[in-house]
Amino acid sequence: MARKPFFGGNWKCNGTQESVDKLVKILNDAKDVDGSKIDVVVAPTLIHLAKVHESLRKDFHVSAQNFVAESGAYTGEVSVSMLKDIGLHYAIVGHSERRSLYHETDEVAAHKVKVAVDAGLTAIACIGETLQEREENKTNEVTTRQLQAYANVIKDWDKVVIAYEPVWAIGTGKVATPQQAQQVHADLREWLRKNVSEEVADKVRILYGGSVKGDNAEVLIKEKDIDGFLVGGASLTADFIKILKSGL
Ligand SMILES: O=C(CO)COP(=O)(O)O
Repeated sequence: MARKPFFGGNWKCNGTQESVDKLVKILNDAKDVDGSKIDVVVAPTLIHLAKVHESLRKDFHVSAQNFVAESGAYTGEVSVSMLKDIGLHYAIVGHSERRSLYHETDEVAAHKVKVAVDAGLTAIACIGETLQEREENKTNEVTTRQLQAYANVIKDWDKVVIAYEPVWAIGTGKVATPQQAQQVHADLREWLRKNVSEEVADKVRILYGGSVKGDNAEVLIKEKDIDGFLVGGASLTADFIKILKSGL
């Protein structure tokens, strides 16, 4: 089954009004990238979300980086209904930085996926092992445990994209080799085949994330089970356009 390539740009906690305007212009000017052929979704900070949503070309989309389940007495947070209210369709969930810095467990991440999907958003659900876990040969154990937590609550897999982001490759310049990434993606798809369904295993997009750049995107995306990328640092620059072109 042909899966539509998916490219996420996770801007993390970066940007000024000026740099964000420049970045949107770079995306809007990339006329040779056709958003009907690939899914392009960028995730600005909370403070830039509405502005980017308004100014970004309409064949590209905007995602939140985080949210809480309901509006109310949650100082400093934004709720899923607020994301819906401004017209967003995507949210990143379970990123390793949220897990390590804000102590989000598998269960917290899974609950957020459920909240996002129930609200009609598409969740970009992240998983990935640390360097120590990889060195202890626990990659499969850890990633399938994280995937199981999501699978426990997901009813509509059309509203989920999985992002495999090995923690040791995030922001380190140490990209997984195409073989390393493909192996994990194939194992995840096999897990979905056995534990969810053939159909879901065939259709769910599994993205790779971790030091993806214009120079390595083309070889990575040739791998059979790599359906796109979740990009951090390079999504803040024009290099992101080169990454997008690897999917065309
Ligand atoms: O964490 C990432 C995307 O969510 C990847 O970040 P880098 O592309 O900067 O390694």
